[in-house]
Parts: sequence; C-alpha cells; structure tokens
Amino acid sequence: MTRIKCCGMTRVEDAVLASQWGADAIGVIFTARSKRRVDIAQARAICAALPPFVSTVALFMDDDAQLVRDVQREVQPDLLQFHGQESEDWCRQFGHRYLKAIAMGEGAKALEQLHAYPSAAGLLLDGHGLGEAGGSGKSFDWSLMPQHLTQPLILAGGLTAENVGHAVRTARPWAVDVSSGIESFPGIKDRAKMHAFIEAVRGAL
Ligand SMILES: O=C(O)c1ccccc1NCC(=O)[C@H](O)[C@H](O)COP(=O)(O)O
Repeated sequence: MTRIKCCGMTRVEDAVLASQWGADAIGVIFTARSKRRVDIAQARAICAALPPFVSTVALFMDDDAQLVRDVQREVQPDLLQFHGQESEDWCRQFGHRYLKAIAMGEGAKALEQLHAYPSAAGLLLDGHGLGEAGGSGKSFDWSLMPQHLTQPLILAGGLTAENVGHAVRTARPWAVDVSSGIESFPGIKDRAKMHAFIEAVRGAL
C-alpha cells in the first residue's frame, strides 16, 4: 500500500478531511520561504484536530535551529522534514525522526545525495531544482527512483489525481507527497482534487 502525505495544510478543515479520506500524514510548513507558511498556533490547531494514527510532519528549509526547537516543543510533530541544504549533522542535532528532501531538478546527478543522510527516517525526492522551494508543481523522471535503498523513499513533485497512478506504477515509492496538485490556491486545498488524489493512489496497482 502506498502511503499518502498531504502537505502545505493551513486550515483545520482541509487536514481533517484529508485524514478522513485516508491520508496517512499531514504536513505543515514553517519556513518563511513558503506561501503555505503557518504559525505555531495554526499548526497546533491542525495537529490537535487529527485522529489517532495520522502522522504530523513539520517542514523547514534552511531555517534557524531555534525555530525548529520552538516547533518541537510547542507542536510536537511526529516527524521533521528538512527541505533545504541542511547537512546530516544539522538534521540530527534535534534528536527527532526526520525526512530529508532531495532536489531532483538536476536529474540523475542528484541521486548522489541519497547516501548523505543515513540517519533520516526517509528521503523525499522532489521535482524542483537545488536551492528552490518545494510546492513547485514540478515533477522529475520517475524512472530515476532507486529501487534498492533500505530507507523508505517518498515521491513528490507535480503529482495530481491524473498522473499519480502512473507515477506509483513507475517509481514504486513507499509514499507519495502532494501539495499544489490538490489546491485551488497555495495553502487552500480543493476538496474534489484532494479526494480524487487519495482515491487515485488507493486505486493504483
Ligand atoms: O510547499 C511549499 O510551499 C514549500 C516551501 C518550501 C519548502 C518546502 C515546501 N513544500 C514541501 C513539500 O513537501 C511539498 O509537498 C512538495 O514539494 C511537493 O509539492 P508539489 O509539487 O506542489 O506537489
């Protein structure tokens, strides 16, 4: 079964619906680089509304370590996600399970980065270029997805209800991550698109 992370949530009602329809994880973004940024109070409200067994992921991109610590303490997410050029040592300093995003915009060369984060709970391969923000809607060549790594791999970038079935069959990821493909506006999720996306992943064999 392919797990589903719906990212860039800013509204309680969107996150609750996603979890009711079958999303396994909800992402909330704290970096100032994002149009989907939430503050600690919004994130706490979203996380508190979720049912048991739905994971919460807090996203950062080359942010100050103090922001990460504040979010750890105040929001208590299940996982951290680092989306910038953070080193492994930097990611590990928080003593918290984390995902590391790998920018796949440069193609196969980016795969060298996959071995740089052995302590990561998972690696999220995203379609944007190095140094660019996520949530870009850009996809990459899904056939580049490695098949023999021990760490779980999460496929991200430009996924929609229309293409995610093909993406899952090609890349065979542990999970998929989506943001702009289920939105009507950055941070505002479109219910029909979100429902169709989750159904498409569940139906992908
Ligand atoms: O979504 C953002 O605004 C964002 C900004 C800065 C760093 C990371 C960000 N998002 C990270 C994600 O995990 C997105 O879900 C992922 O990039 C996929 O986005 P999309 O291509 O829009 O589905």
